[in-house]
Amino acid sequence: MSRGHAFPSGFIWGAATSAYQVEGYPLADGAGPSIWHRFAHTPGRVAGGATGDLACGHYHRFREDVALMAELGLSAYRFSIAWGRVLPDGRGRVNRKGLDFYLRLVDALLEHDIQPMVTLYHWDLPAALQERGGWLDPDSAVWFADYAQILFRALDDRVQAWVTINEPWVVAVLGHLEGVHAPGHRDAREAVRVMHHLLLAHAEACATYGALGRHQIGIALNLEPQHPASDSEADRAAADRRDAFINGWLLDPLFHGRYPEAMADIFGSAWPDFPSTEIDRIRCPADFLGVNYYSRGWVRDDPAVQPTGAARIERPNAPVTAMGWEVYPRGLTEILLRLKTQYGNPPVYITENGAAFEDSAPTAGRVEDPRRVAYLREHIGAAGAAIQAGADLRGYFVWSLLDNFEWAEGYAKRFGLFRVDPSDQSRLPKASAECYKDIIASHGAGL
Ligand SMILES: OC[C@H]1NNC[C@@H](O)[C@@H]1O
Ligand SMILES: [Ca+2]
Repeated sequence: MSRGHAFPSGFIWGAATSAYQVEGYPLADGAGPSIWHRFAHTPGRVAGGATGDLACGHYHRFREDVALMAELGLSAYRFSIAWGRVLPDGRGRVNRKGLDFYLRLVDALLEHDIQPMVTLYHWDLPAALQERGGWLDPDSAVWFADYAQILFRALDDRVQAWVTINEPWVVAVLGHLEGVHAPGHRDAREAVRVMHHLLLAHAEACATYGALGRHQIGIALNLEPQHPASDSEADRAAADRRDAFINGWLLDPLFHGRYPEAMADIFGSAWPDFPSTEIDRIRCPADFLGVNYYSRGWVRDDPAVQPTGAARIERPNAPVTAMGWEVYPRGLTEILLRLKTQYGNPPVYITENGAAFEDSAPTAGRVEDPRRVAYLREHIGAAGAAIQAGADLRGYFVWSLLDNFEWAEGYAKRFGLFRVDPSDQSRLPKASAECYKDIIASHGAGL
C-alpha cells in the first residue's frame, strides 16, 4: 500500500524572492531610492559593503528566470514589488516605467502558467517616506493603502494572491529595535509603535482590497516555535516570553483582536495603551496566512538579553545552517498545527522555507548541495504531516529561487535553488533544484 499523497490536488508549489534582494538597478527608469538603498550604501551596515545595486540583475534577466521557474515546473512564483519603482516619492506621482516592469513580469509568468503571488512590502520603504517619519508616522497606514490600491487596480485581473507585508516582526525589531536592518533605529518605544502601524497598514490594505479585489490577500509572518533549553521554571518562562515576542505579538492581534499580556511585561513603559478601536481594526478578514518558517528557538533565561530576558542559544550538537539556525523540521509541523488548534485553522501558505549552506564550488555546470536537498525533503515532509493532521495548508514556496542579497549578510549566505555567480551573474542549477523539480512532478509522494 503506497503512502497516501499528503498533498491535496491543487496544492501550490512555488519559489520566492524579493525586489531589493534580486532585481538590481534600484534607481533605473525613474525609480526613487528606498531605505535599503540608503542603508546598504552606508559604510559598515552590510557585510563586505555589499549593496543591491546589481544583486541578481533580475530587473533585466527576468524572462530568463521565468524560464528557469517553468523548467522546475513551479505552479507559482512569489515576488515583491519595489514601492519606489511605482511611486518614486512614496506617494502621489506614479512612475509608469516602474509599474510596467511588474506588468511585464506578471505577463511572462502567466505565459508559462505560473501564478504570481505579489508581496506589496518586503522592507524597501521609499526613502522619501522615511524622511516623513516612515512607519513611525501614523499616516503610514494611509500611504501604504494608497500604494496598494494603485497595484490592485493595475494587476488584480492577473494577480490572484496578494501578501501585504513580509515579516512585520523583522521590520519592527531588526529595523527599529536592534538597528541591524534599515532604517537602523534602536528604540523600543519606536519599535512597538512601528509594529502597530504595520498591522494597521495591513488592515487598511485588506479593507481597500475587500472593496475592489476579487481574489485573496494575506500577510506573511516569520513564525518560530520556542522551546526551553531545560525544564527549569526560569527557562520555561523565558521560552514563553520569547514565544509572545516572536509569535503572539502578531498572531494574537490578527486572529484574536488583542496583544498578548506579556508584551507590557516585556516592553515595560515603552508599551503604550493602544486604542482598542485600532486593535479591533487589525483583526481584519484576511483570506490566508503566509508562514515563513526556518527554525525553532532553543531558549534559556538570561536577564542580560533585552527586552525579553530570554536568550536564543545553540543546542549542543544540533545540525545548523550557515545562518546558525537549527535544522528542525518538526517545528514546521508544530507551527502549522498550532495555527489549527489555537488560531482557527486559517488557510495557510508556507510563503518561505529554505536554508543557506556553504555550497561547494560548481563542477561540470552543477552545484552539489546535499544538505539543502535534505532540508527541503524533510521540511516538505513535515508540511505533509501537518496536512495529514488537518492543517489547511494550500501551498509551499522555497526561499529562494536564486542566491541573492541576504540583507546585512550581503551575498555570503546562499539560499538559492540556483547559484548566481557574482562575476557574471550566470545561473547554475543546484542538486536541490533538480530535487524540487522531482518533488513537484511527483506531487510530494513519499515524503
Ligand atoms: O533570511 C532568509 C529570508 N528570511 N525571510 C525574509 C527574506 O528576505 C530573507 O532572505
Ligand atoms: Ca504625519
